[in-house]
Amino acid sequence: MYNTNTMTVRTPGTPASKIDRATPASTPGAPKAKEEKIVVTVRLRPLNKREQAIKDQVAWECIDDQTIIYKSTPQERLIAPTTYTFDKVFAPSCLTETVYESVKNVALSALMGINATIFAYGQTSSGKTYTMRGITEKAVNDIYEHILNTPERDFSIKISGLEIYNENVRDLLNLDTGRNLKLLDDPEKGTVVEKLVEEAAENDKHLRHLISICEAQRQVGETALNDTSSRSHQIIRLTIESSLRENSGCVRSFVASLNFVDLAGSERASQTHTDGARLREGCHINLSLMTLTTVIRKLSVGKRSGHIPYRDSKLTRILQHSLGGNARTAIICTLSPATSHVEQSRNTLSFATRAKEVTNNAQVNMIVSDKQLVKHLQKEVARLEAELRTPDPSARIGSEVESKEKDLRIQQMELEIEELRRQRDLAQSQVEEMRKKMLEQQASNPFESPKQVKKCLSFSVSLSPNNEGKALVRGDRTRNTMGRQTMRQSSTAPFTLMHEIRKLEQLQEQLGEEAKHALEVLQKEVACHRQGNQDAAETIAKLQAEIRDMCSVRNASEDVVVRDVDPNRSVGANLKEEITRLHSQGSTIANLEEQLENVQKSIDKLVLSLPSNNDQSNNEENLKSKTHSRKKKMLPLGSSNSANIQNLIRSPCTPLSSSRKVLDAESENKDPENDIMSSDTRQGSEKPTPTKSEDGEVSSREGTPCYQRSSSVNMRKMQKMFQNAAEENVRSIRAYVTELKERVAKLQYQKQLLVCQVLELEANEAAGYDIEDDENPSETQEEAAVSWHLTFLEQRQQIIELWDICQVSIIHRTQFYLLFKGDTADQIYMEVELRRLTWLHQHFAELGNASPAPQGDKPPISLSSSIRALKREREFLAKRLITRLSAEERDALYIKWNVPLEGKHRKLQFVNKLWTNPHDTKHIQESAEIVAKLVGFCEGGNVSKEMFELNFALPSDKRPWYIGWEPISNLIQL
Ligand SMILES: Nc1ncnc2c1ncn2[C@@H]1O[C@H](COP(=O)(O)OP(=O)(O)OP(=O)(O)O)[C@@H](O)[C@H]1O
Repeated sequence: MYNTNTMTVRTPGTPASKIDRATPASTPGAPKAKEEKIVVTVRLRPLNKREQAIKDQVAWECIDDQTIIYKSTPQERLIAPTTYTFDKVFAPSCLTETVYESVKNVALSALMGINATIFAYGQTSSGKTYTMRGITEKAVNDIYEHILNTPERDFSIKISGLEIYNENVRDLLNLDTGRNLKLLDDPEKGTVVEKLVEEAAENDKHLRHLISICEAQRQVGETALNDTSSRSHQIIRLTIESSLRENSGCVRSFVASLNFVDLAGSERASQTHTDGARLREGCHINLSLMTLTTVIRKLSVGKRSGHIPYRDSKLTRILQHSLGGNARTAIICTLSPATSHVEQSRNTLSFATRAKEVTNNAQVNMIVSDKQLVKHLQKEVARLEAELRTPDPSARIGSEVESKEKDLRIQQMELEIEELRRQRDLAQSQVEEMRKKMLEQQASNPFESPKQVKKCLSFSVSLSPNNEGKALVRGDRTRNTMGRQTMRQSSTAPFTLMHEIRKLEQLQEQLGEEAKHALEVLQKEVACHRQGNQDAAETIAKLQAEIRDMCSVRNASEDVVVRDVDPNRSVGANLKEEITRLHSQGSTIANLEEQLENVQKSIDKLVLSLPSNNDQSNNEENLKSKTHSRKKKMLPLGSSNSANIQNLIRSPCTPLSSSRKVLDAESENKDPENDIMSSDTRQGSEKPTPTKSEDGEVSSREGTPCYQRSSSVNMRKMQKMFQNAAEENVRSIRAYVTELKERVAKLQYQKQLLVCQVLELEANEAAGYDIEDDENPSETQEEAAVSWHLTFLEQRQQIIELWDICQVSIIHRTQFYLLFKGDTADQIYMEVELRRLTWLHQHFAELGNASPAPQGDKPPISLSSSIRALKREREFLAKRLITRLSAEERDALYIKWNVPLEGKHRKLQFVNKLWTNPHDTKHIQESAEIVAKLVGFCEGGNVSKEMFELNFALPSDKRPWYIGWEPISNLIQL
């Protein structure tokens, strides 16, 4: 059976990336590169109808299976060679199947991790496409047959297809955007075709279908010699990866690419009677082929040949590995037998003769997981040490050089082991630190033990303290088992859950109260603006209607009876009831959310329609920033926000309260004579409310301090101040409503999370898992702290790996990574992130190759959309390198990250290296620090943990690099 784990993905890039990201091929146990000549065969086709029609003669004959001769006249024999020998030659009667047998070994070596390329070269209409189609078909058959006969390995096959047409690289699997793809130079991967789509093949049928798409998309035109002449060079690339199945205890993988290359005709333009478009094509075709010929010629001369001009054409750049590099290569040269094409056939044979001399250095591309590598190195060190301690007398005969090499290797290994030890010690000290912290916390808050928190929120594997070593390395095997693992085991206690549900309900209740209060204040505020313009009046009327609606929602929700948990009833009965009740209330929170949304829109409109709004733009900016900074100080999920309400909602229409700060700020540096309001403001808070009269004048009751001074003030200025203050009130309410909305959204989400846990609990109960038994009285709080820290480390590793698999935004990864460092309070966020990513991973796997349907006006989520978004994000970050880092800083980074200082696209090359190795802790830490610097994110700075969660859940968030994320409420689908 072939691999069923393969999810259908579309990823850009070339297969080299896979190798480069893993341990290089020079890993222990990997076979060395093997020198091997290119396999060159020649195929003679039968005379075609055209040739027969003009009574053309057969000029060539295959005299044995390696020799082809030209049936020449004695004179001709003097001027040109007439006999050519190759690895194989095929007479016109030979079937493609026979031709395939000669290149089969090359093709199938891709299954063993060796890159392979099969070319067809020859003049137009000589049978290149005819031959390559058959070869590809047969290779696909054999590949899948091999997979079937090799059950001990997991295989995955991906395909990409491109054509080089008029020196433009076009993606044959994505003609929409892949029309002129760029070639990038990657210092490690070589030439990379940017944005080339790669699709995973589900099975042989699917692979054939994808190949047929490539062929259908290829440029074809009519020439004098061929009605359906291929006008481009086509490369179909299969990337074959395989690894031994897990239970075999060895985690080595092979990865290799297999290229099927159907070149465009090698004829001269005059021969095909081309002009216009065909002539232009011919020029480009010949440019690429000329470079190919030069490259082959130079390579055939061997090492003396000096510079090899791979870069002179796109074809040779892309196929560089296959020409004298790390690949096995076979070339099938196709010939027309006709006398009229002798010259072209000779050219082809001369190319073939050169190609015979080219030597490649193919090697097995093996990936060994870091874990395995460490084990291997440790064994090797132990072996070498033992060898040194008890030297074998025969070994002494070995040269000194050999023993020096050994010493060097031992030193190297010791260094690596030292580094591993250091990392382990670091992790241990972190655990220790965490344990201490937890003990301190428990001392100060004995009611909230870490164990309680864990019981309440964690649904992943609970680790016993002596599992430490295991937990640290467990990340490796998590990809496939993660979903099952997290859902299977639960340590959630039912009563704690119900308690949590109650707490949420209280919070909901409280939010409702606050919303109601805010609306009352808003209602009064709105009343003060009645004398505004017509638009404002309409908005106000609408707003009031919405407020009434909201109040009725609130009243309805108040009708819900919240009963206490009955300790005498069974856990299952209680929980079932809880779920039913939560479901029945489901719409209440959603309604509240929706209503708040409407109110906010109306407030926005109201603010816009205020008469002085236009000339207030600067002021508005100030107010915005003030509102924002005030909002930041508030805790959106605090247990009670009554203090915030007081801060935000002042007495309606009272400049003395709400705009105090604004006015204070405005009055700074002002003439004290005109500074009445500031002096009033400072005097007390219980001032009478001034009102606006018909003519816009502001009046106040006689006898109040305000009135007594009014004669000496500039009334216009005062009126303006009142108006500003009123507007500020509305803005404050708007900010508050925004905050309420966020809190309601969070509440909604927390409720969903709890419901999930309750359901999970039920499932466990149904499966006969005794939840209460899970309570282990002997487990100390200290153990719980250590256990959480280990869980955290494991979860974080899982998250990092899933980020990588799901191609999640690296800005998101950075923020998350830097914010959540293992605090007990981080549990919910870790949990949420893991759930989202597990969902996303499953979603991508289920989606497979199908195009996701758009959901409303939201962009559909798919792996390819995430990849595209991530690409845009990397481009964005690359631009930021200029603005955020000095030239010296950039150069230092390029050097550190092995980006050539002189290379093109250095910035993008560098950014493309960030967050690419989920298994390297140092790499992750450094990537996060760099991205944080580029986006201006600092810990404890402009992103709080609470907002973090919401940022990714808001449906209105259209920032491109967040495509691929869905509101959590949609993900959980409750
Ligand atoms: N060995 C063969 N036996 C029978 N027919 C063949 C053979 N080789 C090629 N043909 C036929 O010759 C015609 C031209 O072949 P094909 O299109 O493969 O040529 P080509 O070299 O790819 O040409 P171009 O470079 O113009 O694309 C086709 O109709 C094909 O079916």
